[in-house]
Amino acid sequence: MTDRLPHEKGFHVSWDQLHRDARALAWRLQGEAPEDGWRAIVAITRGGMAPAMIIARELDVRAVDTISVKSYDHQTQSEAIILKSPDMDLMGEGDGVLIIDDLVDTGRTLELVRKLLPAAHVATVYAKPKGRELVHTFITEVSQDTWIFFPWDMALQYVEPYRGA
Ligand SMILES: O=P(O)(O)OC[C@H]1O[C@H](OP(=O)(O)OP(=O)(O)O)[C@H](O)[C@@H]1O
Ligand SMILES: Nc1nc2[nH]cnc2c(=O)[nH]1
Ligand SMILES: [Mg+2]
Repeated sequence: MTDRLPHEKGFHVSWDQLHRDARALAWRLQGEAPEDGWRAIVAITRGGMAPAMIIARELDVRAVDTISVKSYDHQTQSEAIILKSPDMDLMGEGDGVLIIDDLVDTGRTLELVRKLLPAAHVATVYAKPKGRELVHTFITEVSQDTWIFFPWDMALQYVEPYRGA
């Protein structure tokens, strides 16, 4: 968490917005697809699963697998390890495969995933500058000091009116 704070700004994404943005990403990815279409999707758990489902539906991809990456903090250096790999017999080097995540921040997660599937096409819905170069296709960029809040981490809450009682 050390490199995740402080974040001056918050970017709050509703389910509706996420659906629109994931669909916009699917539309772009359709334009970038190989002739026979994308043959499989690898979602990076857990945040990549919701956008991956929407993209799989739009692009009619039925082969959907997951990769689980966990970041560990050793003092100041954070190291990522793969907890669960996709079916490598199916994925090969990643030709015709889409890797989907909700966002790229430092790029540490994607660096590791790209080593495993070097020929895959990497797409995220949101991107921050530090990790942007690791993504082939994304929809919206936010600044590095912005924290993105996803709908699965939020709940509706009462808010006091500006002019108090
Ligand atoms: O570019 P990075 O600095 O590596 O950060 C980006 C990753 O961090 C978040 O996942 P997290 O590891 O928090 O797990 P989650 O998807 O299960 O929430 C996010 O969903 C990305 O996968
Ligand atoms: N929800 C969320 N998770 C992250 N992981 C790395 N950066 C972010 C972020 O901005 N938002
Ligand atoms: Mg994640």
